Amino acid sequence: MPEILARTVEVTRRYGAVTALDRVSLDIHAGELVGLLGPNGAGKSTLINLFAGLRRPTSGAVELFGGSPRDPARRRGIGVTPQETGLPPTLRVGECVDFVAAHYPGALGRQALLERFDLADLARRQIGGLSGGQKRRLAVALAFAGEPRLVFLDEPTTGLDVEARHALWDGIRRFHAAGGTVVLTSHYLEEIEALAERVVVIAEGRVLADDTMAAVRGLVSVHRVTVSVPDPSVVTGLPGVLGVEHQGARAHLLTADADTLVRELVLADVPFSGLEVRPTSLEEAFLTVTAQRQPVA
Ligand SMILES: Nc1ncnc2c1ncn2[C@@H]1O[C@H](COP(=O)(O)OP(=O)(O)OP(=O)(O)O)[C@@H](O)[C@H]1O
Repeated sequence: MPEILARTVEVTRRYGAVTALDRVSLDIHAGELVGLLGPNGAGKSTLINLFAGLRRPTSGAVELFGGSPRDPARRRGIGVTPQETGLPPTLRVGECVDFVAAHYPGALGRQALLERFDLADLARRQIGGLSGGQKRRLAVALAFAGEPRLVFLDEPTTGLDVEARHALWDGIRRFHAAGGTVVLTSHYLEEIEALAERVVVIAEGRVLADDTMAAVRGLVSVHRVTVSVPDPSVVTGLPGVLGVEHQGARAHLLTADADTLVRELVLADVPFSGLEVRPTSLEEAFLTVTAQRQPVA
């Protein structure tokens, strides 16, 4: 097994009455590209802040490179882009890169970093004059300035257009291909699917799944069975239906077992037409599964 670069052991983090993380145990191995996936408020940012030494756990242990994440020497081995960053508006892009790089002994040169993230044309521009997307690309690039072994990116491409997002993905992939380790959170399922090999699904502070992308897909393999029915009420109450959406005469039924549901439709003599069965996107499957876990009011 490759070296463990970061780990949490039975970590709980509370903010007053809110339990943001509940007994989370996770190992991040060298060379992994891990996607943290979960709805708003799941605890993803809290987990990153614990790994980065910005917060302490209420109970349990957090390790970075085998020691405390609060140790500055260990923290020099990581790069972090938080969800929101405030960059000094009067600095030029190149100056900002130099400023961050100066904190690390083996930093990547300004030019190399800017080229890796397709920012070289902006080197002389003042940060205050950059677009939101350009600032975000710079904030993500800065996590890589110190040639870290391990990078934490909290929603790296939120607010970016498709082209900028793909440019960032390329930069992240190149770092990973050269042996770098990445932990990223994203609300874009597409992003997790495009980048991550391992997916950790978090909801309400707990790890629901921790596996390969293919296995997590299997775990949440929800299908959408769509039929046209004269009366929407005829499809309610069928066994194995996780959720129903109505769109005019079309009823979309979410189920983990499409074959059985179709048999049930026939057995119940439901007068349906236009049957369609298709796999859901990971996003739909994931939302269905996490919704099932929420306590019933
Ligand atoms: N500083 C804080 N004070 C009080 N509560 C907090 C604080 N930080 C986080 N929380 C709460 O802890 C829970 C987890 O928050 P966290 O930001 O870790 O979730 P997240 O998965 O990153 O969410 P999002 O996807 O919306 O960024 C939420 O209920 C949040 O309101």
